[in-house]
Amino acid sequence: MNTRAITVNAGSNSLRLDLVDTQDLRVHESQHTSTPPTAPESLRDFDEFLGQHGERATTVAHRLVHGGEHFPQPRPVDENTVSRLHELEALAPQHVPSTVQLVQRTAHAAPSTPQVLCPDTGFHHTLPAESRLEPLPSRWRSQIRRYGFHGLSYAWALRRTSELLGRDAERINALVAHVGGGCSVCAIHNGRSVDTTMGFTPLSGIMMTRRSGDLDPSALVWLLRNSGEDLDEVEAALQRESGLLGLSNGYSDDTRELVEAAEAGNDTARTALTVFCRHLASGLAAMATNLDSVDAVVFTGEIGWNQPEVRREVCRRLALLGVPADLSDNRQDDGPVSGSGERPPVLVVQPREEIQLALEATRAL
Ligand SMILES: Nc1ncnc2c1ncn2[C@@H]1O[C@H](COP(=O)(O)OP(=O)(O)O)[C@@H](O)[C@H]1O
Ligand SMILES: CC(=O)OP(=O)(O)O
Ligand SMILES: [Mg+2]
Repeated sequence: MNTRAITVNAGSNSLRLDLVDTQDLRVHESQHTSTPPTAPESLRDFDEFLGQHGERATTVAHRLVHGGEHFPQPRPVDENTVSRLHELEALAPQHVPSTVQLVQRTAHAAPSTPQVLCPDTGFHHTLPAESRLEPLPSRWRSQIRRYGFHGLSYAWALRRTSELLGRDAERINALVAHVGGGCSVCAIHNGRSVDTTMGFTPLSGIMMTRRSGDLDPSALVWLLRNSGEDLDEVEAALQRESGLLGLSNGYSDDTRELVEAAEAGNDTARTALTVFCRHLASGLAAMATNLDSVDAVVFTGEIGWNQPEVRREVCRRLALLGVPADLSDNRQDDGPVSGSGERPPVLVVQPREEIQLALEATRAL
C-alpha cells in the first residue's frame, strides 16, 4: 500500500518539501530551498518535486501558518479554500500568500491527489479565555484575539518529550521554546497549550531573527506619524529588517554567524544575541506563571536545536526557576543537554514539522 505524503512547509525565508512515509514516519526524499517560497528558485524546486512524486502521493500536506477562524483544525482543500485563504493573507503576509500559490500549483500539477491544510494555530485551540483575550474594547475583540503559532512544532516536541520522559503526553507540564526564523514560547499543561507568546499574528511576541516581536503600540503610532515612512514601509521593516538582523545593523539574522562574530570581539553582534536571549528567557519566565510544576524545558526550532550558546544564556537567566544552565553541546539525537539527575531536565528536540504534517493530514482525510 502506498503511504507516502508530500509535506510543504512554506516558511518566511525557505521552502521545505519532504516525502514522508506515514506508517514508519521515515523521510524518503527532501528538498529544502533557502529562498522565500515563491522566489523563482523555490518554485522551480517545487514543480520538480511535485512532478516527481505528486501523482503517487497519498496527500499533499501544507503547513498553514495562520488558520484564523476558518481553519481551526486540519482540513482537506475544497472549492472554497482559496477564497477563505485570501482573507487570511493580511494576517500572515510572509506565509499565507505563499501557501495560496502552492495550493493552486499543486492542484494543477497533481489534480487527483487530495490536499490538506494543517494550521500552525491548531495546537493552541486549548488556550483558555485568559490567554486568548486582548485587553481591547469589545467592538474590536471579535476580530482581534490571540491565536498562537508554531503549533506543528510544539505538537511534535510534546510527542518527543513524552517519549523521552517515558510519561503520557496528557500528564506533561513543559515550557517549550521554538527558536527558528520565527520564535515563540509555549506553556504546556497536562499536554495542552495554555499560553504562548505569539498572539494575533506571527509578528508578535518575543523578538525573532528578522521580525521585531512586540513593540510599544505608541512606537508604531509615532513611526506612522513622524518617521516619513508609509504604512507598507513600516510593516516591511518590522517583518524583515528587525530582530537579530536589525539589532546587528544588518550584519546577520543567523545566530551561528553572530556567535562567531561576538567571540571575535564584535560588540554589536554580542548585544544582538544578548537581547535575543533576554527575550527568550523573559518569554519562558512569563509562560512559567501558567504552571505549578515543570517536567521539562524544551528547546526546538533550528536555533533551539543547534545553538548551545543561546540555550546556555537563556537557562542562565532562568536560575530563579531552578533551570540548570550547565548544559552540554549539541546532540546528534533528541534528548537532555542538562546533567543526569538535574531537574527540570533541559531537552533538545530536532524540529520535525514534516512528520507532524504528514500525521495530521493523514488523520484529516
Ligand atoms: N543557528 C541557526 N541555525 C539554523 N538557522 C538559523 C540559525 N540562526 C538563524 N537561522 C535562521 O533561521 C532560519 C531557519 O528557520 P526556519 O524556521 O526553518 O525558517 P523559516 O523562517 O523559513 O521557516 C534560516 O533561514 C536562518 O536564517
Ligand atoms: C509562525 C512563524 O513564525 O513561522 P516561521 O518560524 O516558519 O517563520
Ligand atoms: Mg519555520
